[in-house]
Amino acid sequence: MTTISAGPLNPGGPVLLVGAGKLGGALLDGWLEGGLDPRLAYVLDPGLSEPAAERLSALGVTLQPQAPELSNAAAIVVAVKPQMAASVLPAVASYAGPSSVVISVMAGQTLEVIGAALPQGGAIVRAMPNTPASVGRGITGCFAGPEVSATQKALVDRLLSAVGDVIWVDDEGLIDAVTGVSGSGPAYVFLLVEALAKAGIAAGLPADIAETLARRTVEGAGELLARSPEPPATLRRNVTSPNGTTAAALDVLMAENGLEPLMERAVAAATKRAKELARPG
Ligand SMILES: NC(=O)C1=CN([C@@H]2O[C@H](COP(=O)(O)OP(=O)(O)OC[C@H]3O[C@@H](n4cnc5c(N)ncnc54)[C@H](OP(=O)(O)O)[C@@H]3O)[C@@H](O)[C@H]2O)C=CC1
Ligand SMILES: O=C(O)[C@@H]1CCC=N1
Repeated sequence: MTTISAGPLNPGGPVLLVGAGKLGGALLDGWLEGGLDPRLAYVLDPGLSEPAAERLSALGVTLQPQAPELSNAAAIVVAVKPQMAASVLPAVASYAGPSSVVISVMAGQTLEVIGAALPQGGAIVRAMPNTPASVGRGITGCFAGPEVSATQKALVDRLLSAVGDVIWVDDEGLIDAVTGVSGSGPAYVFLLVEALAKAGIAAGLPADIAETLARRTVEGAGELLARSPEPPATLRRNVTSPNGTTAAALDVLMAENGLEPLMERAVAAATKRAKELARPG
């Protein structure tokens, strides 16, 4: 496993994003924010909203390119729903040339399935980013297929490092667990904010105050975690006075049936679902 910090973005050729929805859009925003030359950015998404299309066109991004216009993309990022893979991948192939690398961010879709749907097979990376990529704070787990060259791997690394950190794993099966932890993980954190706010309301706070307190607490704790060299357990202990209020709450959250087994079940459910998505139908 290697961790590489974010750095300047130079893809060295055109980048085609197929599917500019929530995750694809987050990646594209992150790349443009991170200095990607918009003239190197291409978006294929027939469902793009008019405001989104206008914004991207104004920035200089090419929308709905035709294959002759773009026939040897340096990287093709496939960010459609996993269920769309079979119908989208054959079309994706027409934008690929001998040096193209296909980066699939689709949950569950295996290299075997993706490779079989690409007429020419070829260099494929499975990547699992998350939506904080849109603000340059993503974390992406990647697995490179056997046909990915060192140059292509470096390109994928540059592209994804532009929107956060990148971790390479050497076992494709681990990408499903990465999905369960960090791909889906931001949703767990946002749910925590919602739950904390609701608990504040139940404790008597007005809704707006409870929501602000919960949101700022998670933002602040995240920033502290980001800036501090201490492990999270130490940061937790720093809040916890002996026999104080935090200890009382943690007795509940750290009970035998508390957060830990709940989170384990949640991540296991996501990981299992990723494996199910690999199967057609
Ligand atoms: N959301 C997340 O946090 C994460 C998502 N992923 C993965 O990213 C992928 C996309 O997820 P998400 O962004 O949430 O989904 P979205 O539905 O938001 O995005 C998919 C986009 O693809 C478009 N699309 C549909 N058909 C085509 C086509 N034939 N050609 C090009 N584009 C098309 C959709 O348009 P329309 O809406 O009109 O159908 C939509 O804009 C999934 O495979 C998911 O597993 C991975 C990590 C995190
Ligand atoms: O919910 C999903 O299936 C996708 C994959 C990870 C985050 N969103």
